[in-house]
Amino acid sequence: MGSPMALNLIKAGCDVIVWNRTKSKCDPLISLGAKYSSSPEEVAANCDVTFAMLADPESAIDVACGKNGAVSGMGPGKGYVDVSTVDVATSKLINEHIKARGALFLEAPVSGSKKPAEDGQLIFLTAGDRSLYELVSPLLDILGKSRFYLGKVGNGAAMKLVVNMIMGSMMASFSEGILLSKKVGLDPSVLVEVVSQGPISAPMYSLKGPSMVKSQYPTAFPLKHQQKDLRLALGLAESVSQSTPIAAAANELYKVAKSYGLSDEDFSAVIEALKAKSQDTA
Ligand SMILES: NC(=O)C1=CN([C@@H]2O[C@H](COP(=O)(O)OP(=O)(O)OC[C@H]3O[C@@H](n4cnc5c(N)ncnc54)[C@H](OP(=O)(O)O)[C@@H]3O)[C@@H](O)[C@H]2O)C=CC1
Ligand SMILES: O=CCCC(=O)O
Repeated sequence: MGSPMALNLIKAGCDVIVWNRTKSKCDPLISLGAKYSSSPEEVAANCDVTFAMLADPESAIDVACGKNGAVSGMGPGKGYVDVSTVDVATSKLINEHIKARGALFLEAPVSGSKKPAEDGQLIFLTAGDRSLYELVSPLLDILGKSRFYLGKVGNGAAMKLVVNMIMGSMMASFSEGILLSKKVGLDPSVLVEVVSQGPISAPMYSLKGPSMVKSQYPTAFPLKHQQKDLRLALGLAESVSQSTPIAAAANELYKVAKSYGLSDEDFSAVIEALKAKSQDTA
């Protein structure tokens, strides 16, 4: 997600400096005009605004607050925009570290996957310093099609987790439907078509359904990240004593899929966990 977003900033004429743990992934961006810095600290020291796109809470905290992390390069007049999907506590922690340096913080997780990232069609769910939100809005408009400002730090993370909790459950349910239709002698491709024309139609079903029927899962949103988001959403629900039994059941299914080695496949590969379960009980 970070690469296509950086690429769109380069294409728009922004002066972009990049860092990634695996440096080779920066090479295509460098060849297109990005400069490279050897640590997150150096990026932050050399930039007015630093964007971070990391896998999970642990890596987001490490890259921001760890040794040679971005926080060490921050100071008054600078801003840190974390677009990773993390939990509320992680976002608040990073905010505190950034604030302690006299800089501004905005959480801005995104809805939309690889293709929307490439096409500059992401949806930003932002919260934190309003002045930083206003400052980076022209950049968010290069990267996305819409942006929401949701108030205090944590609200962006929470909104993103609620959205992805719904998405993970929807995909699990869709998977059950595809397999049930096939088992009772229906053509699952026709099911996908029927769903696409009715009240439960969703772009996700139309996009992923045809390849799921063919047992193909080209990765847009890695399954391991969907399971991470369900895990974090369940934590969010527990923090306010909200019952989420459907999401809890879906989370178990994604955990099974991970145990089958499907972590780096698209999250639609969760259907494979159900196939395996049917064989277990046959
Ligand atoms: N893919 C999607 O459709 C979407 C993803 N998201 C969210 O965006 C984030 C990134 O997703 P995506 O790009 O798909 O994920 P990837 O797994 O492709 O990329 C993860 C990035 O995090 C880095 N990283 C992981 N662990 C560490 C660590 N310990 N220290 C430093 N860097 C680390 C990786 O570096 P390296 O290259 O060295 O491994 C890589 O740059 C996630 O939070 C995800 O939930 C949000 C919306 C859509
Ligand atoms: O977090 C990933 C979301 C993927 C999507 O919105 O299609």
